[in-house]
Amino acid sequence: MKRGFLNGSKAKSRPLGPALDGAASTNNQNHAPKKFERLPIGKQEKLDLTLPEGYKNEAQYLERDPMGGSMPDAMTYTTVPFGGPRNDDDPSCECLFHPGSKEVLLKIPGFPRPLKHPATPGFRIAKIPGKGTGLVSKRALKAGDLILSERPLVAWAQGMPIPFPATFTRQQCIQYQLQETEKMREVSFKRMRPRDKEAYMALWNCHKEDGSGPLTGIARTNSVALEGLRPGVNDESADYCATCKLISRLNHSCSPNTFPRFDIPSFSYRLYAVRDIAEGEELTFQYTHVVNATAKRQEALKPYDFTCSCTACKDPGSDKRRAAISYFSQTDGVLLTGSCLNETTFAQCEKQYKRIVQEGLEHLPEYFDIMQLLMQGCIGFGDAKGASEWAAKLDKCYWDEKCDSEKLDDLLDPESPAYQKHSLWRVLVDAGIPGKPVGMSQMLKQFAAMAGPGKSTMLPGGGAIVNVISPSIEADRVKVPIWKSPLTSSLVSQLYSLVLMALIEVIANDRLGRKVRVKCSPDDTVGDLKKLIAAQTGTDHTKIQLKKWYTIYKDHITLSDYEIHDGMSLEMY
Ligand SMILES: C[S@@+](CC[C@H](N)C(=O)[O-])C[C@H]1O[C@@H](n2cnc3c(N)ncnc32)[C@H](O)[C@@H]1O
Repeated sequence: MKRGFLNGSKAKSRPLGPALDGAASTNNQNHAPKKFERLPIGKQEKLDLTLPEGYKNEAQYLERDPMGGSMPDAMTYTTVPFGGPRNDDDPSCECLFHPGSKEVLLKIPGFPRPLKHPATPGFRIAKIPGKGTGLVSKRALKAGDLILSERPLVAWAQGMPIPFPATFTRQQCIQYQLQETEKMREVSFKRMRPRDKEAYMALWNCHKEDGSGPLTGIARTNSVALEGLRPGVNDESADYCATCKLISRLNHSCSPNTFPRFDIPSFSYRLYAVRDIAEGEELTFQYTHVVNATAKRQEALKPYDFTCSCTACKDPGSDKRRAAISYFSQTDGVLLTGSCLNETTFAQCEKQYKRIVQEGLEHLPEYFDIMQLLMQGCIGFGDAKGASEWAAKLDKCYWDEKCDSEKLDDLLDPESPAYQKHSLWRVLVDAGIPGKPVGMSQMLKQFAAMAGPGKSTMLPGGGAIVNVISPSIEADRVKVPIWKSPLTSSLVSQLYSLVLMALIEVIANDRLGRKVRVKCSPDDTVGDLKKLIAAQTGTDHTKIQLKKWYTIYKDHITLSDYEIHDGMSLEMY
C-alpha cells in the first residue's frame, strides 16, 4: 500500500499505500528507466531475459561497519538500531540506504529514540469479510488518538542505481530492475531476525506473477512511503518504502479513518485516528490519491486485486464534492490567507471544510490548511470563541506535520490575552470590512508574505511581481497589476480570482515523455517561463531550450507574442 503509499505526484497529499513500491508514471513509454527511477506501479508483463554476454550490474552495495557512514556512490545496508537490536524485544528495521541517509540519522542525539506507545493499544487484528486480514479498533477512538507505534520491518530505497544494457527495451529494463532489486533485498533479508523474516513473509503479496521476486512482491503490495531521508540525492525516486508487520495490514478506504506519520528520531510510524472511530470499526488507510474521481481510484487500485466498495465509491454525489475540494485547494484556496478573508471568502472556506468532512478526507493536508484559515479568519474578525474552537481541532491533528501544539496552546482559551496580542486580531474588522479601503501596500504585503522571502519584487510605481510557491501548486506565479485606486476587501478577493483566471497553463514535454505543467501569464517572457519550469524540475533555467516544430523560442519574447495559449504543449530540451 502506499498509504501515503507512494503514488508519486504531490508530496502534499501523497497517499501512503501498499503496492506502490515504485511510482513511475512513465511505465508505458519506451525508454530505459533513469538512474533512480522507481519500479513502475502496477503489474508488469513477465519476460524471460537474456543478458548480453559478459554484462554485469556494476552498482556498488556495501555492508558497512554499523556505526560507519555512507560511501559516495554506494548503497548501504544497515540495521536500525545501528549495531543491531539491543535486546530481544527491541524492534529492528533492515535498511538499504542511499548515500547520505544514514548520516541524517547519525546526527540525531539518542537515535533511535524509544517508541511512543499509546497507554492502551487501540486496535486488534481481525479477519474482515472479503478483505482478508485487517485492523479493527479495540475501543472508541477520538480524532488525534494514537492507535499504535511501529518500527518498520524493512526500509528499502525505492529507486536503485541500476545500469541497464543499452539494447534492452523499456519492458526488459523493468524486468531486469525487478530481478536486480530482488537480489539486493535478499542481502537485507538475510540480516533479519528469524521472527521478523517470518512476519515479513506472512504479508500479502499481489505481485506473484509479474516477475517480482517474493521480497519485492510483498514490498510492492504493502509498503508505506517514507520521506525525508535523502539529503545526498535530489530526486523524489530516492525516497524509501517501508513495510510493517501491523500497519501493512490496514485495508484501503477512499475515506480512510487513520494516517501513519513517520517519526524520524524514533524511526517509527505513529498511526493516528483522523476522526472519531467507534469500537469495532475497521481501521483503514488510503492506497491511492483519494481526491480523484471514483473511476480513477478504481483504476489505480487494480494492482491490489480488489474493487473498492466503500461509501464514497457507491455515493453518486461524491465525485462532484471531491472535484470541488480539489478545485478550491488549487485555485482560491492557494491565494487566501487569514488576513485577506472577507465574509464571502470565509463562507467559501466553511463550505470547503464541510465538503472535506462529508467526504471523510480529514487525513489530507487540505483539512489542516482550511481549519487554520478559518481560525485565522475568526481572529481577523475578532471572534476569539470561534477561533478557539478551530484551535482545539487543529491541536489534535497530530498526523499532520504542520500541527504544532505549542503554537496553538495560547489560543485554546477564548479569554486568553494572546488573542488581543495576535498580529491578525481584528484586522478584517478594522481594515477590511466591505466598503472600507484596503491600502495597496497592505495588499502587496499580503501577496509578498504568501510568496515567502525573496520571492517577490516590488515594482517602481506601485505594482509587484510575486511568485507564489504553495505546497499544493509548486510554482504558481501571480502578477499583481499596478493598481491606482484604493481597494476594498471585496475588490481584493475579486482581484485574486481575476489573477488566477488570467493565468494560462503551458505543458513542457521532455524527450523522455515527462510533462511539466506550469501556470504563467501571457505577458511572461519565454525566459520567465524557463525559470518557472526550472523551479519545478530543479534544473538550471539557462540550460532549458523550448521549441515547437521548427521554432526555437527566444528568451526575451513574450508568450502572447508567440501566440502560446492555455493548454499548449512545447518541446523541452
Ligand atoms: C496491504 S494488504 C492489506 C492486508 C491484507 N488484507 C491482508 O490480508 O494481509 C492489501 C490487500 O488487502 C486487500 N484489500 C485491501 N483493501 C481492500 C478493500 N477495501 N476491499 C477488499 N480487499 C482489500 C486486497 O487483497 C489487497 O491486495
